Formats: sequence, C-alpha cells, structure tokens
Amino acid sequence: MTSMQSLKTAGGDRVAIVAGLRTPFAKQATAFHGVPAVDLGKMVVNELIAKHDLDPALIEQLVFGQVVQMPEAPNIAREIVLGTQMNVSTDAYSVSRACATSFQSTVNVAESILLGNIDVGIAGGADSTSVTPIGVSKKFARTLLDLSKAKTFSQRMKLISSLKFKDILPVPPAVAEYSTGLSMGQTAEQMAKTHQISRQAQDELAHRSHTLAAKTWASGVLGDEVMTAHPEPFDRFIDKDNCFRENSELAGYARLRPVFDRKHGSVTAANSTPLTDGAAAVLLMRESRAKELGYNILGYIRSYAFSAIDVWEDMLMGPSYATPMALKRAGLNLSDLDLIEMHEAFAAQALANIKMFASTKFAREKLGQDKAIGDIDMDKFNVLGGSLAYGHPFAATGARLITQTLNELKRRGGGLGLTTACAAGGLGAAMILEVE
Ligand SMILES: CC(=O)SCCNC(=O)CCNC(=O)[C@H](O)C(C)(C)COP(=O)(O)OP(=O)(O)OC[C@H]1O[C@@H](n2cnc3c(N)ncnc32)[C@H](O)[C@@H]1OP(=O)(O)O
Repeated sequence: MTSMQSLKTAGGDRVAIVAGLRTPFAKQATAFHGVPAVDLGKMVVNELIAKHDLDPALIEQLVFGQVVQMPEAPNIAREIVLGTQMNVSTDAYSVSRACATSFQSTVNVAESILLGNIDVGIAGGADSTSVTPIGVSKKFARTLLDLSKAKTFSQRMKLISSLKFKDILPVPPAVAEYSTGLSMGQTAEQMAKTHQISRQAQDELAHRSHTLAAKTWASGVLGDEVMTAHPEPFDRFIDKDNCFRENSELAGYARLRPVFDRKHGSVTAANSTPLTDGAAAVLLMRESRAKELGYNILGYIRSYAFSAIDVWEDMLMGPSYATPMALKRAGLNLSDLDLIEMHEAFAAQALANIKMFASTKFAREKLGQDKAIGDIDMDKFNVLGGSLAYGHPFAATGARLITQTLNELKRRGGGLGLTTACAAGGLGAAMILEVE
C-alpha cells in the first residue's frame, strides 16, 4: 500500500539533514589496503563531529551498516561509538540492506526523530573490499569441528584423509546472490540482454560518469563533503577518490573484454563499478533542535520507500519500483524533481532502469499504474557523475548520494532531488530530498 507520508514529528518538526561527510573512495587494495571498514567508519564519524563542532554528548543514536561483515565486530555501529569521542551510553546498532544500507540507516535515525525518541543522530555505512573475512569450505569447516571431537588417532586420520586439496583452499566472499549463486555482474548481463542495452550505450554512460566526476573534482566543490584521510597507523595520505579517470576516453572502453559473460557479454571492468573501500555518514536532527543549536540545515527528507522483487531475473531494478512509491508518498511527479541521483551499479543496470522509468508497458505490467514513471531528463541525471566513477563501497553509497544531492541542490539555490539505488536481494531504495 502506498499512501502519503507526512514526515513530521508530533510537534510539527521535519527531519533535517544538517551535514554529510565521506572518506575519499579508494579502489580495492590501494589507499585503504589493510584498513578495516570499522576504522573507515570511525574516521568519518570522528571527522563529521569535529568538522561541525558538535558536542559528542548531544548524539543520542548512531545507526551504521556494512555489507561485507567482519565476524569479529558484527555491530559496527557500537564499535564506532566506542572508538570515537562519543558518549559510551550512545545507542548504537547496525543494519544491513545490501547496497542500500545507508539509505536504511538514515531512515532508521529519521524514524527515531519522528517518533520523538531522539533529537540528534548519525547514520551511515562503511565497507572494505580489501579487508574481508576469508573463509574455508563447508566441508573443511565441518571436518575441523569433527576433528576437535574425535577421540582416537584413527578417527582423526580418517577425517584428514577425507579432505581433498580443493576443500582446504581459502574461500573469499562473493559479490553474489546467496539464493541463486548469480554474481551481480551476471545479473547486469541478464539486464543488458532483456532490455537490449548495447555495449556502446553502456560504455557511453560510463565515459559520461568518469568525465563528470573528473570535472566535479577539478571544480573543488567536493572538498566540503569529502574528508582527507590519513588512516592510522598507515603512513599514507589520500585527499580524493582514486577510482575515477582523469582523462576518460571513449575509445579505451571499446577495447575491454566482457568479464561476466566472456563470449556473448557486454559488461566490462569499465562499465561496472569497481570494488571500492570507503565510508560515509550523515548528521540528522529534529528541525527546531538544529536551529536551537545554531546549525544551518542542508535539507529535509520529503519521503522514502523501499521495494523488493524476485532475485532470479533482472533483480537490480530497485529504482524503477521504489521511485514511484516515494513519489506518491511525497505527492510529486518525476517532472517536479530538479535532480535525479541514481546509483550506477553497472551501466547496463542504470540504463535498464532509465528505460523502464519511461515505459508505459512496465508501469502497467509491473507497477499496476496507467502512466509511466516518466522520461528522465539527462540534464538532471547524475549531474556530477555516478558510482561508475566514484566507486561503490557498498554500505557507504546511500549516504554519498544523499549528501552529494543535498549539496548540489543547495548550490543551485534549492529544489527537490531523488536519490535511488538498487540492491542485492532484489531490493530498491528511493528517498526524495528537499532543499529550501
Ligand atoms: C546493487 C549493486 O550495487 S551490485 C554491484 C556490486 N558491485 C560489484 O559487483 C562489483 C563489480 N566489479 C567487479 O567485480 C570488478 O571491478 C571487475 C571484475 C568488473 C573488474 O575487476 P578488475 O579486473 O580488477 O578491474 P581493473 O580495475 O583491474 O580493470 C581491468 C582493466 O580494465 C581497464 N579499465 C577499467 N576501467 C576503465 C575505463 N574506465 N576506461 C578504460 N579502461 C578501463 C583497466 O585499466 C584494466 O586494464 P589493464 O588490465 O590493462 O590494467
């Protein structure tokens, strides 16, 4: 059921986003090699507090997430509280919604404010694809347990001799769907085929994304929302993302071979998001509390929605399902929006969603509505470049999109912006933001 959302507290306050910050995003095994997600999270939250002169005692809740879990620190939010200047009594818990994780953490803090439980909270997400839990095969894990219970030498020998070489090889985490075994890249290939997205169109979108991101970095506007990082105890310094190409050339894209379907595919390293390390966070407050504390408000959450579809086919369609829900909840049409910020997991996925936004057939058959969501005006779409160029530290992307959209709306003198993402599990997230 989709009805209007009124995102106001009992006292009539809106949910204000006061600020957002992220670490630079670094390609796997580069600047943040060896830095776990929890440390990236601590870095960004500490800096967010310091940069905005926030008394840590005022923060009543921290909701955070990470997609690639660290088994030794399953509640990353609580570890961040304990590892920063925050009061130990600060409520902290972790959420997971795959690539839409920091949309979820932002909504959780917003809901706490709306319910009157808190006035000030921080939400965000962090991921490291460089520090990952390397596991063992199920057979090896089971044998190790049985070995610990074996009573005789011959029982132990029997168990050990049952193992083959492949059973003892380490198992890295897969960027794949648990129930289907399909990687995200294979799903992107499915989507390219179903929606007839050409290799040329994918490469052009990726080239556009890199070109816009390079231009944006060169303009200096990201300096305010991306911290410089010098992760202790690592003797390195990084002051900007290192995924985007300074001099992207379309001709270079065509040379690459497809990765996920080597024979008939079109998804390559250049039109996919790179595996990335990074963290992002947003500071939320009840509107009048923010004003009382003397903060300038960046913007407000106007509506949000999450959607879910089946995972066997074309499951990265989240924006096409969550966006109409968020629009209805805000009482808006697509054409009312000034900016559309869509997570680019793969160029094929973003282009398939753009196509379905414009499709009346899709609207009728999948959304149960007569009219298409609307044609996306590309002058409003990912105007600063997207995840293909910035990278995609899974749990941090939502908070990056929210912060980047609010800042860009502010620079344009205000307006309405959509942020939306697909996520594993067939999930989708959409949030409409307003800047006055
Ligand atoms: C909901 C969701 O968000 S789902 C999405 C979740 N995320 C994912 O699934 C991650 C998908 N991405 C990946 O798995 C990896 O990035 C891969 C497998 C696609 C590519 O990995 P790698 O092969 O390590 O990529 P790498 O960066 O080395 O690039 C391979 C080559 O392409 C080239 N290349 C990459 N980008 C570009 C570009 N924009 N232009 C030209 N060449 C490029 C590189 O220079 C490199 O060339 P080289 O081998 O001559 O040095």
